[in-house]
Amino acid sequence: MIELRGKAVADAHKAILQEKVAAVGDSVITMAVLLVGEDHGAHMYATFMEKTAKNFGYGFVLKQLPETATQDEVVAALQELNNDAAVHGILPLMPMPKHIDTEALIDMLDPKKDIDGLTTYNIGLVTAGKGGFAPCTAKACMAILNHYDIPVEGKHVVVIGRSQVIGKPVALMTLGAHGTVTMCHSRTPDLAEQVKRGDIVIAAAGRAHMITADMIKPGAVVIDVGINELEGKTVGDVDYEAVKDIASAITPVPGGVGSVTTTMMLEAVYEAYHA
Ligand SMILES: Nc1nc(=O)c2c([nH]1)NC[C@@H]1CN(c3ccc(C(=O)N[C@@H](CCC(=O)O)C(=O)O)cc3)C=[N+]21
Repeated sequence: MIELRGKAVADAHKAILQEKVAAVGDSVITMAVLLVGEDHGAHMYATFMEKTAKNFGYGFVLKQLPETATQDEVVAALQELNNDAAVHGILPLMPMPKHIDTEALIDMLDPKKDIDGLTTYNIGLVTAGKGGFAPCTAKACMAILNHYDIPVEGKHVVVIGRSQVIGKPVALMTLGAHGTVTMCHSRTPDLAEQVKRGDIVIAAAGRAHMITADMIKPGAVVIDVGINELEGKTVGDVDYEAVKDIASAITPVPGGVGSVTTTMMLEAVYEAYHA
């Protein structure tokens, strides 16, 4: 079993980007994170993104609002970032509190600053294969497969989860890489059977340890996108300890997809700066 560690992937990408960024100067290229409420994954991401961005020589702005923030307050915070010429990229972290209409909010995000590919405009470009910003977590999955020379062409890819930030885009990207793709979700009746057909399994449903060893075809490659809290620990959607003996390769959590996602974000911010 090969452990698909994210750090090697992140380091390879950072080495290439670092030179370009050095030519621009310290703390010029700037990203902002919009963090509303208490979600565990969102807070974790905000913390690591801040550290990663600052270490890399980027400017970083954290706009944090409490769980009780109103729609108007969140919209105002976003508008401020849209209008700030010193901010090149904006990352609104999901999920936001239930009373926030995130669809309406995202429609107000400047597509040129939409580094995580959330706007309808960028979704359209990505879906049509015409460039645009794609969600960084989906890009991270592809970067891991590329880095470890795992071909997608001719493979059966099973994606669990259909979210806009990961399930849908990673399905499109693996399809674009000539995979044969099955998308599963909470209403898939025969989940275990479907997952068992996967040469490559991408778990992005957001439920701790929902992918168990009996669902995995021996020798499959398993990409675990989940970031869940279980008994005070961060765990993935895959029961790593059981699945690792069956899979040919698997990403750990933490230390897998998440650590590459932040690097994909650095690349997107650089693109936004240059646009
Ligand atoms: N619009 C949007 N896009 C996202 O991609 C998105 C989001 N909202 N909301 C929250 C979740 C969560 N998420 C993480 C990304 C990286 C780490 C990360 O860097 N983790 C490291 C550090 C872990 C550790 O050392 O504890 C790792 O996995 O190795 C964590 C969590 C992105 N998400």
